[in-house]
Amino acid sequence: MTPTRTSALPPGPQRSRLPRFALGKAKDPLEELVEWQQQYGDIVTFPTRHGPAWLLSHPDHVQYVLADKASNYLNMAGDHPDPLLGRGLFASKGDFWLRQRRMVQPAFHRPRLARMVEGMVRDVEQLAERWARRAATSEPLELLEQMRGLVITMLGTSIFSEDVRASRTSLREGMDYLGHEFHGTRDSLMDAVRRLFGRQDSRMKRFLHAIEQVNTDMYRLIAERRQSAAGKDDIMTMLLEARDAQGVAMTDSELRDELVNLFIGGYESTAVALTWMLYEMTRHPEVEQRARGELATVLGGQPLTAESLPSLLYTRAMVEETLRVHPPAWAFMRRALNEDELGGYFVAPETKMLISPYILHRHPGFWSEPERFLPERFLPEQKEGRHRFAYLPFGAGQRQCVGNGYTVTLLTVALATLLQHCQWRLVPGHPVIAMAATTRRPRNGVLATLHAAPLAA
Ligand code: HEM
Repeated sequence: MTPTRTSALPPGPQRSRLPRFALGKAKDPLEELVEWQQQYGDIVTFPTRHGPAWLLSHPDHVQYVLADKASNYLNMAGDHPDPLLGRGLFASKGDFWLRQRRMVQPAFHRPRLARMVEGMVRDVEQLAERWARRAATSEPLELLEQMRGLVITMLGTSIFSEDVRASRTSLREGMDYLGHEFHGTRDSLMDAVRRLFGRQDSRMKRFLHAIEQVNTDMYRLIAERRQSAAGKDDIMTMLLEARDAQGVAMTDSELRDELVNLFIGGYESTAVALTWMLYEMTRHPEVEQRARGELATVLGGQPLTAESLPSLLYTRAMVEETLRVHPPAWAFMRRALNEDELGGYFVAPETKMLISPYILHRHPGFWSEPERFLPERFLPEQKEGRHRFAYLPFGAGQRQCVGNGYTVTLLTVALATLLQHCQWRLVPGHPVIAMAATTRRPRNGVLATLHAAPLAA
């Protein structure tokens, strides 16, 4: 497109609460974004601390920025190493990013995911056993905390073949702080880290301490594995064996960075997705019944395997619908490198583009009854013909989530296995209120009671 300077800025509000997102202070400000989209249309300008930004809500515009003209719309990775993310995938760019991406990506290829299923099932079964014991007491538990525990265990199994939750206390404590207590949006996380760096307050000290905790165990895990990789078939082995185009392997610090990026990218967002999924399941008995029916037919009471997984179409649809209604990564940013034109408006260099899966997933032009929770819309026949950029829980284009397929596998395994072993019900009177910080999650968690669950016939 040839830029035209004649068009005015897109319409939008004079004030916004958006900068406060970065500090996690806003309650559920995403409703404000929905209102903007309804009031001003598919491109909305809004003020931020760093100048005007645009909220893009039309899948065509999102496709343009993330894919068709991606070379002009960069993610927010900076020029200096980030104290938390180092030069890992989130924080790097250009040739170095491409080198790293090519080395990390094969660890998540489909045949490798299939080999991870058994370990995933085992981890969820262990939780289900603990839950079964708890069911007898009828004492409520908090699901988000439970899911955080489950996800760190599952990530540990897939990456290191080890339950790091139990064996590496320092890594777990550091990740707990960095994953969910330290607030920022996915892209302003890096900004927040930089702003914090250099300040001498207790928040900064706690932050640096958490990084140290994570580093200690990460470097220990790398050293142990370099000494003996005997028989391990996990992501760590893949990363150690990966070579770039020149045949060069990753250094310890590059490995540390990628491992931290995988944990930061995967820990909180996956735990949040699982929590919303369990929450929605309790609110829709008809969905639960249908999922249980599918599990009984496909698995017949046997544990899930890599072979049976593809047949769980409805369970997977339930996962995808949860990620539509509750995308944990509720927004990510791009910035324009050179001037351009988008939707008939002139794009000045440095304009920020906010892409919000939360908004896209509710666009009335692309989703019927967007507020209803309907897993059926993700059954194969109903998916056909949908705009590819109307559904983006994992982003799209070059920088799409590297853990995309892994996460959908993990969520499907977790849901199916938990359903096979138990039932959970919300504690009446405990309000479930969403807040948007690093992820969009239930502010005070979700309280539930557990019950032993016979599978539906
Ligand atoms: C429900 C869970 C998850 C969600 C919603 C999610 C979402 C996203 C999104 C939207 C992006 C792209 C951001 C952008 O374009 O600016 C991304 C990137 C990334 N994700 Fe995930 N993710 C999830 C799970 C995971 C897991 C389990 C891992 C690792 C095991 C992971 C690792 C990463 C990494 C390393 C990147 C950066 C990729 C790059 O820039 O090359 N994510 N994720």
